[in-house]
Amino acid sequence: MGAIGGEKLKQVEKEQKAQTAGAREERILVVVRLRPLSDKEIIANEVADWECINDNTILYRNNLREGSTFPSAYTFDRVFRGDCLTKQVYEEGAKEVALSVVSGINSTIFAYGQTSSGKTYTMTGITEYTVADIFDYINRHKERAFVLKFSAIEIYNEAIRDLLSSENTQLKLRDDPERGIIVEKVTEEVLRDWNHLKELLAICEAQRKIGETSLNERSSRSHQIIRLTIESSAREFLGKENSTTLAASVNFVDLAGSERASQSLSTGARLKEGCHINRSLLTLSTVIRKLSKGRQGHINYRDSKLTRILQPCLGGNARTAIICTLSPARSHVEQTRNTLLFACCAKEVATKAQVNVVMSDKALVKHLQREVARLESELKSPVPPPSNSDYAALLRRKDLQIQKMENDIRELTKQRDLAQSRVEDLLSVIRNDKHSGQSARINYQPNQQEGDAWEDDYSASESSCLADSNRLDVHVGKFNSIHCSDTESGSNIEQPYHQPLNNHEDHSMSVSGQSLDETLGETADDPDEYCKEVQCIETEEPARDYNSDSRGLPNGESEGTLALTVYGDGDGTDQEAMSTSMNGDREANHIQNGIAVDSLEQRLHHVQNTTDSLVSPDKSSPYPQLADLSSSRSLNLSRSLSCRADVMRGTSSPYADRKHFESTPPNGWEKIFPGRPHGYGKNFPLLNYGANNGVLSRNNSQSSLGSASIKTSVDEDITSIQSFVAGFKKQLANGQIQSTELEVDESRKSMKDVGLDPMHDASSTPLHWPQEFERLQRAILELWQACNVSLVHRTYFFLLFKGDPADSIYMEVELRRLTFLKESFSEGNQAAEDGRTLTLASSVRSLHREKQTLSRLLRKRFTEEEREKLYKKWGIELNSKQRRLQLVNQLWSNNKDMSHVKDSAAIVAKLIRFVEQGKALKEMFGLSFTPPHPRRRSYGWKNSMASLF
Ligand SMILES: Nc1ncnc2c1ncn2[C@@H]1O[C@H](COP(=O)(O)OP(=O)(O)OP(=O)(O)O)[C@@H](O)[C@H]1O
Repeated sequence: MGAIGGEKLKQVEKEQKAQTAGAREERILVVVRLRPLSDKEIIANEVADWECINDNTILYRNNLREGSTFPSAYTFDRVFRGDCLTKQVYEEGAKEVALSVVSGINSTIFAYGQTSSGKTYTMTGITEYTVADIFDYINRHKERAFVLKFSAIEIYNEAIRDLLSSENTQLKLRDDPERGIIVEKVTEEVLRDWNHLKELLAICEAQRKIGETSLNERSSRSHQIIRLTIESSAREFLGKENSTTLAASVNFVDLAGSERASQSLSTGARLKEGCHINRSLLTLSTVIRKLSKGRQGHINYRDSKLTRILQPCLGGNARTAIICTLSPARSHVEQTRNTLLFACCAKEVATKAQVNVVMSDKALVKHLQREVARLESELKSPVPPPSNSDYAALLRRKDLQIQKMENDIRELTKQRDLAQSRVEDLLSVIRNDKHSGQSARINYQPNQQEGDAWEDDYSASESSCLADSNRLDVHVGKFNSIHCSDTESGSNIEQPYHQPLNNHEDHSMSVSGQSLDETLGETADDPDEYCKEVQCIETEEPARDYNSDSRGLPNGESEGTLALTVYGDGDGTDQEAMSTSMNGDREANHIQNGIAVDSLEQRLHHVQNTTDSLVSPDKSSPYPQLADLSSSRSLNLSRSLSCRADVMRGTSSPYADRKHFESTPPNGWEKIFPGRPHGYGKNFPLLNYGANNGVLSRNNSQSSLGSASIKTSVDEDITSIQSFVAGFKKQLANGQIQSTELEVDESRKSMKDVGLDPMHDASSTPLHWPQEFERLQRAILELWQACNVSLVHRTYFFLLFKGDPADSIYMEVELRRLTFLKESFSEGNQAAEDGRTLTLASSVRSLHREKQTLSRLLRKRFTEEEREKLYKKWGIELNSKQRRLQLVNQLWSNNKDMSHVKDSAAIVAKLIRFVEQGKALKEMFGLSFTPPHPRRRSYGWKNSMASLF
């Protein structure tokens, strides 16, 4: 280390900066020193079980160790046999680390081991050898001025004492922002020479608490820390403005030894000391253990004074060496092992030492002046600002971003409002269902004997399902929770939570593989159980990507849905709960709008169907008959359990099970139809539109809305549906569409005839078609409204499909189209395949244009008298302006009121001169399985409307 100044100083600063920045991580050096057997131990005929077999490995040699689970060999940076001198231990195990201090790097050497293992013996030597070498270094570097400061403390019974002070006052620790932990008011002696050191060490020895135990006549009862601080500066620059100082400390830590009271035979004060010693050593080993695992989590340095003081040495800015001292005696094997375990952990701990430079005030000022100059020059030649065109482009981008976000907000708000209104509808459906379910039960007159038995149980359970919507909801929740709690219940019906939704086959089979009794029997009557399971979902799956995960959830539902269902109470608060949930983040809104409401509707429908199937002793029902249930051991189980069974099984109707439908999200594959996911087609009844076209009248139709376009208003197409139909046809051609029924329900194996047209096959007629029709119709009505579908289209569809079971396919297709459309809207602008873009806004505009056209037709098709009658009926002031438009605006505006819907349809039908044209017209809404002809695209509603007007 030579004198530095001027340009050299800059260089040193640079190096120091580099050194500081590049502070290297290195592991603590761990060495082991085995002492020889003491005289006492030899007299006691102790055996030395430990042996250093080479420079790095210590071995436990005990013939009696059969069956021991402890390792017998331990490897460290260095191990020293009992006959090694302390000088060697110093030279090979501590010197390098200890002497880092002269280079401005903090260092610590400490001895750890059980009582009487030789810590003090070792550390005394290490301290002296180090200081001797430091003096030697100083003598060899006359060009630098050194200042050595000596301080010593002990931690006795968790109190810090100054070993250089005769006062017995307790010292305090303080966190210094610059220097870290410091011991306040500790005496610091400037070391003059070797003799001075010896003098000070003697004082420390005299002051240190030492006591006699059975293991050690002079047992150290405190932790001793001797600190030597070295500051050095180049003599050449002393007192000059450019002088800097290197400052670092080396700590010599002689820990008190861990001891067993039984072995050290401590009592009274010794016992108390032993407790303090052990406790602080335990904290030290805990800190070391945690640090050895990579500093994750909280490190409890503050749990003891020892670890607080040693904190920089254990994981901070210091180089550290630990000398673990061991007794070879067999009687100490346990303590020796503990020490070795500590040593094993310690060797995994890394520190990050760096050079500590202290600048003189003048040097600091100069350094800062240079820094200011550098910054000023940077300011004078700033980085050129972006050009105006760059700014303009940036602004444009930002504007677009803002615009897009505003659109998103609007869309989401609309969706939320829509979803809320649908929730209201659903709640009213629940209430209606309650009434209808109850009245159905009253009408049911089963066989008296069986019926009585069943009736009793059923009566009780029915109330739990129908009259108590809480209960109803809870059961739906149970269904969901099953999917995450399978391992606990051990039931084979459960599907993994991430079961792909499209795999209906698996799902259905696993359910149907279980008897209804079992299915019912699994459901406990304890609502808390459900709550627990629900919480399981909520806590285990807190943050899912709903866009993708909604597909992965059972039943295509989200946690949001689940929460709504479980915690709602079926009356006004249901809605409140849902609304609350809906007012969550945008993602949640998306889920609720896009999925949750549909899912809820679906669940309600399932429950309703189950209710119906149980109430009506329908022979064709795939579910066990009520009479069968009466003999079941689950006879007393509630009907709500059946609801669950139903939910799990699917429904009797191929159309009723919207779970299947929803499990294939409508957005995505309709646009780019890669082929139907496995199981998708199982929602459909058996179809054979291939070679046997002749079987189906509609197959021959050349006029197909499906092949042409979907109309959302008079003059808007959604040609994406072509993809849907194309995909559908492709599946049909590939024979992939098969019956879900076959897989869901054993009782319907008669439907194995793949290719049987459902319209001509009694077995495939939905079991509860009237109810199913009503449900589909309601759903379609709502979707028409939501998608601003043309009033003419609504009228045609409504008048053509009045509930004939053969209409089911058209209903289903319409529902799918609309669902797809709604999804498309909810995702913002959707480019149709022919390049046209349809948005919610454009559909509103088109609907507006259609209404104006219809209002003009009002004058043509209705006499003045008829119109006045209509105005009166529809509450329009006779002297008000734009009465016709007012009337048209009211048409199809209330999809909840069927008489309103019928009246609207009748008026529009008259306006457009709707003529019943038999099935041919129906084809317009159905499926054309001939390849779509490009020109046929023009055969949309626009043309057909034109011809009709
Ligand atoms: N390597 C060694 N060679 C010879 N004797 C040793 C060695 N190590 C320790 N001793 C002797 O063993 C006895 C106990 O040593 P020492 O006091 O250093 O143990 P200790 O670990 O500091 O004990 P405590 O924790 O109780 O203070 C002393 O008499 C010491 O001289």
